[in-house]
This record gives sequence, structure tokens and C-alpha cells, in this order.
Amino acid sequence: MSAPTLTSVEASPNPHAHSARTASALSWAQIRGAMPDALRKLNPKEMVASPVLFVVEVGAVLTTGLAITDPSLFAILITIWLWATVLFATLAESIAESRGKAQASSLRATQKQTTARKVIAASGTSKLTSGFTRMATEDVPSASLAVGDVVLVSAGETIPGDGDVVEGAASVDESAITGESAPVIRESGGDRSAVTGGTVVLSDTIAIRITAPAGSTFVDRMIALVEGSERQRTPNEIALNILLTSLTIIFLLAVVTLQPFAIYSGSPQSLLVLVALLVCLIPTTIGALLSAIGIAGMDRLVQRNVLAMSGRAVEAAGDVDVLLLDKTGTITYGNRRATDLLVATGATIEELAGAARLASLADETPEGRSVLVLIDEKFSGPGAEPLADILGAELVPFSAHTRMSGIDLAGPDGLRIRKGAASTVARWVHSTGGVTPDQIETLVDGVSMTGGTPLVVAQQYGSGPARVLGVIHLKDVVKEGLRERFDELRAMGIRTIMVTGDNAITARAIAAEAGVDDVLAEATPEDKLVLIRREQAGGRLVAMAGDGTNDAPALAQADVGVAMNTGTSAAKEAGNMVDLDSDPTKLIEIVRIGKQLLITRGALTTFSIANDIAKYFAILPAMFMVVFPQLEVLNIMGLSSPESAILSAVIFNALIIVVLIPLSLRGVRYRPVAASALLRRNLLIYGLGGLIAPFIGIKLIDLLTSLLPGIG
Ligand SMILES: Nc1ncnc2c1ncn2[C@@H]1O[C@H](COP(=O)(O)OP(=O)(O)OP(=O)(O)O)[C@@H](O)[C@H]1O
Ligand SMILES: [K+]
Ligand SMILES: [Mg+2]
Repeated sequence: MSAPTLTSVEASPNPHAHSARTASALSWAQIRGAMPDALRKLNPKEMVASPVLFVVEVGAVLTTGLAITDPSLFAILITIWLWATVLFATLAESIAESRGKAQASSLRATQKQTTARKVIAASGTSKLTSGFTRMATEDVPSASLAVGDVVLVSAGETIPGDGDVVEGAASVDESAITGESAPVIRESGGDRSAVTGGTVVLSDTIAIRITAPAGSTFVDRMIALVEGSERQRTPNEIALNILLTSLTIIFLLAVVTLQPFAIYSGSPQSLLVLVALLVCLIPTTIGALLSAIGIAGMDRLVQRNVLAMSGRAVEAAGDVDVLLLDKTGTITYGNRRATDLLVATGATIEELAGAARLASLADETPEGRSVLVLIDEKFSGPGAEPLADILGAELVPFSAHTRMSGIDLAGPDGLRIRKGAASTVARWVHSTGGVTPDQIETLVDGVSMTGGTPLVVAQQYGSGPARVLGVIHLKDVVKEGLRERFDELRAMGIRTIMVTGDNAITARAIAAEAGVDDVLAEATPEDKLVLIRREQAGGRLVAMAGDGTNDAPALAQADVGVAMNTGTSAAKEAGNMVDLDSDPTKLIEIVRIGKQLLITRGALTTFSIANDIAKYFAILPAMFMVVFPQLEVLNIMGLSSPESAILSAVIFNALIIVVLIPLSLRGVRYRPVAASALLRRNLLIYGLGGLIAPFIGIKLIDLLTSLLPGIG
């Protein structure tokens, strides 16, 4: 199936081959495409949101009236260019939004109606004896599915809605959402259970519990995001807007008070000239480009397959100091599987295999299921108990908080079995009056030193002391190429800390292999949260990358919470970004884009304000030259007439917006140098450039306008 992908709008199917396109200048097609929307945005009701431009629009309405009641070429030209100024501003925003609109329509294509096979709960069936996949189903339209419904999806079928896999495992083609053609594994119980509506099951049958009502699914959120329909201004943008509004008010007062002075000096200025002067002085350039800069930043993230749910998170990313990463599923592929059983002295392999099997029969995690697979393949023997024996048993499900799972069998001898993290099981054994032999520590450390996760297995009969039977070796693989990327993060001044529920030795082995700076081992979900709060209290901005339900509180607390797309719905809901490629080092790009956004906005603000100051000196001497011939010395630009000077300034003021649209969409180039050096460089380029540009630009335009009758 040739599913539309997020990146298919791009020239290249490679999600990372974006730069060539974004760097190019504006095309006519782009401008034409964005024009209807730009004209619609001229509606004053929308314009009020940007006070600077609203003032320009009011000015344009005023001069339109003047041009009609007292027509002159000067009045008509000023009016045309004032309208052009507002239109260029709305055009900048519309062009910034246009790419997202195209992506949104290709995403909508994944939302086609399908028929879902909904499970009809049969009474008296327990999940243990009869799985969902064996229950009766009825066909319903996918749009009618409600949260909590369970549906069955088999190979070749489209997943009808967002949900978590509650039974089975399947390979899923998520290319419609991620653009990545390699199938991914989705399975119940673990941190890889979330599925997205519109993706396709390639093999096997899975039962999915629907978690999002139709209309507010992940794809709906993506559409809203790329379309910018839910875009909210960030605190930084609001602050800048307040500054721009204040400047506008100051210049408004300055221009109004200029008139009595002008009258007194015998050269009263027309309303037309005062409006033109005001528009030239207020910060129209940055006012026009501000929202395009923000939209383009979000868009750059989408091009890299990162969905940022808030602009605030993108900005925070630009200043991140610390990055916390979950181990399993974030640093490793998260495909943790049992590979070996290590028997304690005094126990037999049959005893260990039997206990490990019993303790895993009802363990819904992928790790638990992998224990059963291992035992079936390599260790099956007389110790294996029939399934019926565990009927009536009490299950102890795994939780990241307890770091242990197991089973309490009914019956006269009351067998209790536990498996889990070494320290937790040791505590449990101790609480029953048992002891953990030293030899276990050697086995546990042996597994840990290779980066594996050891699960200690122990059992207790009746109220006697528990006995440790041995260790299960869980293996996982570290994702490739992390070391170089973490080195790069270090060069950017970002400290990486791996946080994991695993023991310290395993954590250190994996940390050394992946190249992170620091580790926090044996961490409960609360510990992760506390670590983030502590870093934040120290004034640092924290990013967190995680995939599990147990990472959700931390993802929510972090300033930048990046959920892996392979993770659970809870993690994706809690974070403020989702990485569709599930690459924790994507943070490098996120940080770069955040910094670039901040730098671009700063640079263009500097340019805009410097520009306005320069225009002041360009126009004022020309305006008062007639009354004060001494001002001629200030008229260094030798502009041909007051009218020509003012018209040229207004035209320049409008054109500079168009000239800067490509830069505000592409972003100022970011290089990883010290912030102070960057600031100095930008002040020099954009501050000085902003001061000089108007003199050259206005002079050139003046040479043309002076040729017009009645103006030169
Ligand atoms: N099915 C299971 N039964 C018993 N114990 C388990 C099971 N799965 C994991 N454990 C133990 O619990 C610990 C913590 O679980 P988990 O790995 O989910 O936590 P985490 O904080 O998300 O860490 P990670 O960074 O490894 O994802 C594991 O290191 C392991 O010792
Ligand atoms: K201006
Ligand atoms: Mg985890």
C-alpha cells in the first residue's frame, strides 16, 4: 500500500532530506497558493492579535479615505503601499502555514472509515482461560468505537483507532504516520504496546483496547499541529509582542506630538504624511514575521519526524542543560528477552525452570512471556505444571514500582514464587526469614556486567523461609550510533543522565556502552520525578526521553518531554513532543531547532528596530527641509523631495518584509559556539545591517520615485 507519509510532501522520501527545499527562496507558486489565505487574514478581527500590524491597517484605511476625498498620485501610492505592508505580513504567515496544510491533507487520507471487529464480552469468561482473540466479535464502523472497546485486528487489516495492545504481538506498518517503511513490533504488556489508528497490521492477530475517542486521536492531534490550528503563542512571543506594542504606542505619541511643533514652525504636516511616518517608525518588520518564525520552527521539527505539542517546549529545548534518558526502549531497543537460566547451588535446573515458568504464566510483560518461550525451547521437563494448577492462584503482577512479579498458589502447601530485581527479591526472602546466598550475588553481577538484566527467582512453601533458586538472564541491545551523538550533546553543553529501574552494575555497563555522562540506577518512577525537580530547582532546564508508562510522570514534569513513538499511549500523552523515529538522540536536532528559533527571532527583532531608527533619520530631515534649510546637512542621502523621501521609506518598509520572509522561514544559521560570541556576531550583522540597509534601500527607491510626476 502506498500510504501517504508525513514526508511525502517533500521532494525526497527521506525524512531527513529537507534542507535543500527549505533553504530556497520564495517561489511564485508558493505565493499564489498562500494568497487567498493571506487576504482572508486581513480581516481586522484577526489583525488585532498583532497590534503593530493593526495600526498599519487602520492607517491604510485612513489614507484610503484621504486618497478618495482628495486624490493625488502621492496619496494613492502611499495607500497602495500601506495595504501592501499588511498583506506582506499576512502572506508571510500564510506561506509558513502552507506546508503544514499540505501535510495535514495527506494525514487525513489515513483517517478513512474502516470496519472494526469489536469483541462482545461473553459472561463467565476469564482472561486467563479464554483470551480476547477467542471471543465472539461483531463488525462495527470504526467511527463508532468508544474508549474501552476491545477490537481484533489481523494481518492485512488497518487498525481502526488509537489504543494499547492487550493481547498478542504483531508486526505493524506505521509508515503512514512515520514515513519509515520497516515494520515495528507491537505487543501487549510492555512499553511497546501503543498502536495508532490508520496503521496496518502485517502479521498475526492482536487485541487492542481503544484509548482515544474518534476525533481526538493521535492523527487528529498531528493534523491540528501541522495545520497550526491550535497554535498558541509562547510566553516569549507574548513578551516580545508586548514590547512591540509599547514601541508602537511610544511612536504614536511621538508622531501625534510632532504636529503642534510642526504647526508652530510653520510647516504643518498632512495626515497622510503623519500616517506614513508612523508606519515607518513602528516595528513592522518583526511584527510581520514573528508568527512565521514560530510556525517555521515547529515545521522544521515535523520535517525531522518530531511532533512538538507546544511551541513553548521548542523554545525550552533551545536552552536545555540536562537530558535524562530511560534505559530500556530508549537507549536500548527495548526488546528485553530471557536468554539463560543460572541455577543456584542446592537447587536443580528443573526446580528453577518450574518456578520461573509458574511465576511467568500470568506475567503479561514481554519479559515474562520471553521466560516462557525460553523454558519451552530449552528447559522444558517434568517440572512443567499444567495450566489448570494455577486456577485460583493469586497473581502478583509486575510493576516498575515494586520491580517484582510472581504468583501465590492456592492449595495445602501454599507455594509462593517471586522473580524480580535482585535487591527487591533479597528483601522479600529476608522478610520470610530466608537468606540470599553469596553465590547469587556472583551470578547477578556476572549478568549485570555484560549489560544484561538479572531477575532473581525465589520460592516459599507455607510460612517457611524462602529459598533462592537462581537467576534469569534478560538481554537487550543498545541502539546504534548513540556514543557519537552523546559526544555531540556534550559539546553543546548538555549533560546526559540515564535513569533506569535496573541495578547499578547493569546500568553502568549500558551507560559505558552508550556513552552517557551519568547514571541513576534502581530508580522508581518517583525517583525519576525527584531527580527532575532537583535539577529544575537548581535553575536548569531538563529534557527527558522515555517510552514507558512509568516514565509518564517524569515526561510531564520535564521542560521538554520527548516520548518515543514505540512507547505507551500514557508516555505519548504525558510528554510535549513525540519522536516518530524513537531516536533519543533526536534531542540534538530538537535543541538546534530551538536555538535557531530563538536566534532567528532575536536577530530579526534587532534588525527591525535598527531599521526603524535609521528610517527616522532618513525621513525627518526631508520632511522639514523646506522650513529649516539648515537640515540640508542632515539630508546626507540627498533625497529628491519630502514626498519622494516619505514614499521611498514606506515602499522600503514594505519590501523589507518580503525580502526577509525566506530567512524567517529557513532560520538564521546556527553554529554551536558560545552564546556570547553568537550574540556579538548577530548584533554586528543584524544591528549594523539594520542601520545601513534603509539608507541604501531608500536612496535607490528614491531615484525611481523621483521620476514620477508631482513627487520628485
Ligand atoms: N516481568 C518482570 N517481572 C519481574 N521483575 C521485572 C520484570 N520486568 C522487569 N523487572 C525488574 O524491574 C526492574 C525495573 O523495571 P523497568 O525496566 O520496567 O523499569 P524502568 O525504570 O523503566 O527502567 P528501564 O530504564 O530499564 O526501562 C527491571 O530492571 C527488572 O529488574
Ligand atoms: K517600520
Ligand atoms: Mg522503561
